[in-house]
Amino acid sequence: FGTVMVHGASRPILPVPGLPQIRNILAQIEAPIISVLTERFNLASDPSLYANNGSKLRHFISQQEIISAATGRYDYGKLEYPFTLPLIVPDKTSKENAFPPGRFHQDSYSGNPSITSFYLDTLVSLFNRSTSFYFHLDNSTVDDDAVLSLDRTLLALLSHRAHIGKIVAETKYAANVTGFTSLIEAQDGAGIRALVTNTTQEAGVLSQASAAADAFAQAWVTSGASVSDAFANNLQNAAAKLFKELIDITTDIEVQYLLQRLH
Ligand SMILES: O=C(O)C(=O)C[C@]1(C(=O)O)C=C[C@@H](O)C=C1
Repeated sequence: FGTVMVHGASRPILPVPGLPQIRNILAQIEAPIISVLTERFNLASDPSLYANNGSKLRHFISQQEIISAATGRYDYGKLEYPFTLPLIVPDKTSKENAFPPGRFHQDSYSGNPSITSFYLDTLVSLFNRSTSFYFHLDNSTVDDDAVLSLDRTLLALLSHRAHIGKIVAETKYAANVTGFTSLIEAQDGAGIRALVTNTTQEAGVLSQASAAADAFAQAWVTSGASVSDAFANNLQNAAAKLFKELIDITTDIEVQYLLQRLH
């Protein structure tokens, strides 16, 4: 494994897993995402939280991210990237610091702006409960802190999932160095996108997300949660939109990673 110095700090040499293993990792994060989505779905929220391009949500996230950064959450190789803090410095290939195929190479791209836009523009409008599972003696149904905490948790999970695209990209590059190198040298993003796309795999991801949404909805209903008749369908619809977008953003992250792979 070993380490190398980058900008005065030492960075570990991190090999990436093979594609079947990474796909297992991606599969394992689906249930947690649908689980938080289900929980968030069943909270009442005040639309003004998301006004002004989500400024309240961003402020809420930025406070936690300072604490998270201090405990190493966004360190090199964690595949977790902050929404509100500066990004990690990208790697540079050199003679002394070679990045052979199969070794993780940090790039400068973050999918978080796309994830935030999708969240604010699409997902939030699908969350429209008027009641909440929190009970307040003053009869208030809204709990901004509880809502924003779930938003933040969900966004961090979505971001982590999408940024695993960086190691998907590395493992695909290692498996086809010649094919990718010419596309990278030509900075052919469309060609790279075509080469990383696997529609059979996408269909499997979407069907697993659908099964998870169904299972969580049924679990809430049979365990006695107070939910509307439309809940299961609405959750299903949101999960389908979410995972379609997530695959798109993951693919963007793969493409951007590869465009910078030889930097
Ligand atoms: O599993 C892959 O091959 C990936 O590139 C990941 C992923 C996904 O986001 O799940 C993204 C693009 C591919 O078209 C298929 C699936």
